[in-house]
Formats: sequence, C-alpha cells, structure tokens
Amino acid sequence: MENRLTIKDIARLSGVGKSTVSRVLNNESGVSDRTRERVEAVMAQHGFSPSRSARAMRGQSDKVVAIIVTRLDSLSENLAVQTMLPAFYEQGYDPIMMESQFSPEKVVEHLAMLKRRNIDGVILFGFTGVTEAVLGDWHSTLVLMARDANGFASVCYDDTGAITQLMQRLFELGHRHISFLGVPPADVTTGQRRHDAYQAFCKRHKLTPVAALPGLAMKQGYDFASQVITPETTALICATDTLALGVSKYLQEQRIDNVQLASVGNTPLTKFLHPEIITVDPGYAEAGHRAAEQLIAQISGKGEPHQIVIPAILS
Ligand SMILES: O=P(O)(O)OC[C@H]1O[C@H](O[C@H]2O[C@H](CO)[C@@H](O)[C@H](O)[C@H]2O)[C@H](O)[C@@H](O)[C@@H]1O
Repeated sequence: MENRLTIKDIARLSGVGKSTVSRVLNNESGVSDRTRERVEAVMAQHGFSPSRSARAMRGQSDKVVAIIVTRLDSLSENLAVQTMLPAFYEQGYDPIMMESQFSPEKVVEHLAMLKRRNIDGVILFGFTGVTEAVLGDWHSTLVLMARDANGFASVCYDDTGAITQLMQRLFELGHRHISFLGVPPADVTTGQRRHDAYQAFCKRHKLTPVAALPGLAMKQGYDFASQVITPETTALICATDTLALGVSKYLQEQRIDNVQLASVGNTPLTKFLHPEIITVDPGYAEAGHRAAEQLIAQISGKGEPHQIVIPAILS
C-alpha cells in the first residue's frame, strides 16, 4: 500500500504527541502499555509504513542488524563498534544501536522486540547474567562480545594474558611493589579474571599483593587510588584505562610522580592524555571487525557459530 500518512498523522489519530509515536516505533520506555497498543492499532489500521530509517528500526524491509552495547559511554565498546559499522555498511546492512545497562532483563526485552521485528542478526556485548537462557534461540544469528556461551558465536578478550603481560613488563623494569586496582569478581572477565591473573603473578614471583576492586567508573579510580598506593608502591596496574584516568587525576592532585601506572585498554584518550601510562591493547578494534564478519557469515549461511579469542598486545 502507498504510504501517505506521516508520524504526525498517526500522532493525531492516536491522540498522542509525535514523540510518543516515535517512542513506540523505537520500542523505547516511557510509554504505557495502553498507549503503545493504541498507537500500534492505529498504525496497523492505516497500514502505516514509516520512513526508511524507522523501517530499518522495525526490521520490515531492509537488511538490519542490531548492536546491543552495555553502555553508550564505554570507550572500549565504542572502539569495537567503530570497526563493526563499516563492515555492516559495506554489505548493505543498516545497524541499529541499543543499550542494556548491564541488565539481563533489558537484554531479554530487546531480543524479544528484535525477534518480533524480524531483524537479521544481533551483536550483543555480554556480561554476567547473560546466560544461554537469556540468549534463547538466537544461536544462528547472534554474536556475543567479551563473553562466551555454549552454542553461540563469541569474540572474547584475553583478560589473563593482558594482565600477565603488564605484570611481566613492570617486573622486568625492576618493580617489586606493584598494586592493583580493579573491578569486583562478580564481573567474571574484567573483574575476576584480571584480578586472578594479578594474584597468580604475585604468587609466582613472591610479591605481596595490594589490591582494591571498586568498579568500572573513572571516579572509583580517583576515589580508591589512596587505598592501593602505600609508601612502598612503585607501580600500579589498573584493570581498565578508565580507572587509570581516575587514578591519574589523584596522582596529579597529590603531586605523586614516582608511581608507574599501567592499564588494560590502550584507548586513544589515554594515549593522548597520558602517554606515560604503560598499556596493553586487548584488541577492541579487531574484535569489532571480526564480530561483524562472523555475524554476516552466519546470516548468509556461510559460517557456523564458533569462539574467537583476540590476543592482547603490549603497547
Ligand atoms: O571503561 P571502558 O572503556 O568501558 O572499559 C571497561 C571494560 O569494558 C568491557 O568490559 C565490560 O563490558 C563487557 C561487555 O562489553 C562485559 O562483558 C564486562 O563484564 C565488563 O567489565 C571490556 O570488555 C573490557 O575490556 C574493558 O576493560
């Protein structure tokens, strides 16, 4: 049917504002079930077909893939997304972005909506709580980032290798009092694995571990730096670049210039602001590109789900 109605018409016929119609089309929160049903009914009644981009959101006609990040402000996830997008565009896919905010419930909700919209495939940045049950029957058209799951394709980082390489470098530079600032062990990869690797290195080399595991936020790096910097400390490993940026501010304010910082990330922001920090690159850019290629291969029936591990490289 020729599409003559606009979003404005649908809004008028449904007795709501244009922004509400847009929220319904994009499956955003902030719309009651009743209103959503009314708007959807009006759209169905008039055979409403929105613009191309909105159609892409609805998976109705274009080749569409969804990328579900955990946080829109994550430096590391952005680096991976930056290399996914060109790979999808090149093959004629329209990517749409969504955010899970580390909530398994939101993932379930997003996947259900994407299934209803008949989307071609999904790249999902995984986290603790994203189990096989949450992933449901997406085996052939989903690629999981940073986590693995039985029967699903995944692109993972070498968390243990990243920390071990940093520890080895610091050890070779003569450091024997190396502290660690990380993420709680409930976070299996960035948290538990990176901390375990630090502990294991300390044990092998008879170093005394000094660690705090506050979380992923930059402010936590700033707030907890004082807990891990003792009078003996000569080096501090941060589990992420973001934590290291927080620590840097603390060191600057306290005029401490004899602690060597090291971190996992090698992000452009860290390299630009603090080239003195020793970093290890987990391979976010490569991971993004490989994930997009893997998903496209699966969608077109040319690839089976399998696990890819990206090696970490000391900068
Ligand atoms: O501060 P960021 O730039 O966001 O980097 C912090 C870490 O982010 C990623 O780990 C977190 O998100 C993962 C999903 O992308 C999730 O699986 C993990 O549990 C979270 O900690 C990234 O994988 C890490 O390499 C970054 O260090």
